[in-house]
Amino acid sequence: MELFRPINSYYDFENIKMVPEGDLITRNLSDMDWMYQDQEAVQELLKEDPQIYRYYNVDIPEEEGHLQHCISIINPGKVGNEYNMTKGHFHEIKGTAEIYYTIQGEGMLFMQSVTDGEPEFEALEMKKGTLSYVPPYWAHRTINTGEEPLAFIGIYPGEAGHVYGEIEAKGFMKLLIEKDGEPTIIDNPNYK
Ligand SMILES: O=P(O)(O)OC[C@H]1O[C@H](O)[C@H](O)[C@@H](O)[C@@H]1O
Repeated sequence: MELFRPINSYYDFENIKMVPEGDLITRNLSDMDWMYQDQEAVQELLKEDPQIYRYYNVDIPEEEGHLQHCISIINPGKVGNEYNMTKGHFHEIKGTAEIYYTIQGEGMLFMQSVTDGEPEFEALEMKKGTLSYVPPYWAHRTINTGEEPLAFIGIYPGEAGHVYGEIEAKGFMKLLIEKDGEPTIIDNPNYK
């Protein structure tokens, strides 16, 4: 058996990054432009194609027994009146959970159940110090509602895997928009 060696990673609060970077994945607006409702705003912003979020994955085997972990950073901003958000996904092995620990900024964690029954929805606030539990069978998306980057640590089972297709096609049943200066949850008019 090949022994995996213990490792440390650090969050650099000043430069808003993980050190060492590990496997860094960046998502610009063009990677998820169809997920926002206001397509006029999307077209305007695409001229600059801003980075919406990035995540630094510690390089861990995707195997049972290991704990995958990463630091995600969602830049502040909006597309139309919708806040910057992650694409969202559920785990390939749906019965696996995830923990988020917010280290900087503020936002919301959207979750939608992925059982055989009718999907259910839940939302939790995220702010520095919040420890959030995403139980098994919940798709998850994170959203930055603040003025600074929203940074959080995610920890989940090595074998969990990511599935995007369904959420890429249908979105979540709710949207988070700015209304009268406040983050407001509304029904997604395009959710089928
Ligand atoms: O995978 P996305 O929906 O694009 O979200 C980006 C990342 O966010 C979180 O930090 C999760 O822990 C990661 O597993 C995920 O990949």
